[in-house]
Amino acid sequence: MNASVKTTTKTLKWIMARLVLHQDIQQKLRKDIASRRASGDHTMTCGGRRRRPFMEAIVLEALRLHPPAHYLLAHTTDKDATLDNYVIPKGSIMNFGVASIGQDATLWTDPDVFRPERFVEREEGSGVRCTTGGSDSGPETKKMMLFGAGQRACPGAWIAMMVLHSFVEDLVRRLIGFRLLVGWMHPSTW
Ligand code: HEM
Repeated sequence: MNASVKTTTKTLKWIMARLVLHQDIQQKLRKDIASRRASGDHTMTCGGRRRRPFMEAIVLEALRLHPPAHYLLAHTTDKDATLDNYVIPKGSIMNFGVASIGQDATLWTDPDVFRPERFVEREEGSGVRCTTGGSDSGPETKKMMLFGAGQRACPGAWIAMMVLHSFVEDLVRRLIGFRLLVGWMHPSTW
């Protein structure tokens, strides 16, 4: 299967598994979806992601804990570089351990806990977006680089995020009683 489809479906599965395990968050999301739709907001556009901060937070938190790519593609340096006290000579092959960055206890409180609110409370997750390179890759986004950063960042990030919003919203709205799905969804059965 195409890698981009695989990473997106893998993430979808993790999000749904997390919603099964965290029924309180699932209920909160369900209410959020219902109130938005009651106010006539049915659109699923990329810009509309800003109107769904809780959904965005759930997707980001699932991606933080379960990144489909643990490393970025290998990069190389075209000149000598210094990072903290380390000198990285020109021509070095660089790998970025994005999975470890997302779970670094010096950056995130209780990194093992699934708590989407960290992305909506404007605290530690504030400023984290899915980058698509260019001007959208400020230093704060480096706290979580699941789609890479800078010019070679994933160009499909916005599509992936939109697809995830859309699928999760549809599944949560249509499937009642997620507990029944635990047997299928629970990570221990994968
Ligand atoms: C949750 C879903 C996805 C994740 C986590 C993800 C993550 C990544 C990562 C980490 C990279 C490497 C960036 C780097 O090394 O700096 C990448 C590259 C890439 N991704 Fe994605 N991706 C996802 C979905 C998609 C989708 C849906 C598409 C296409 C529609 C896509 C297309 C690409 C392409 C073409 C590249 C290579 C870019 C380049 O080398 O310049 N990805 N992705």
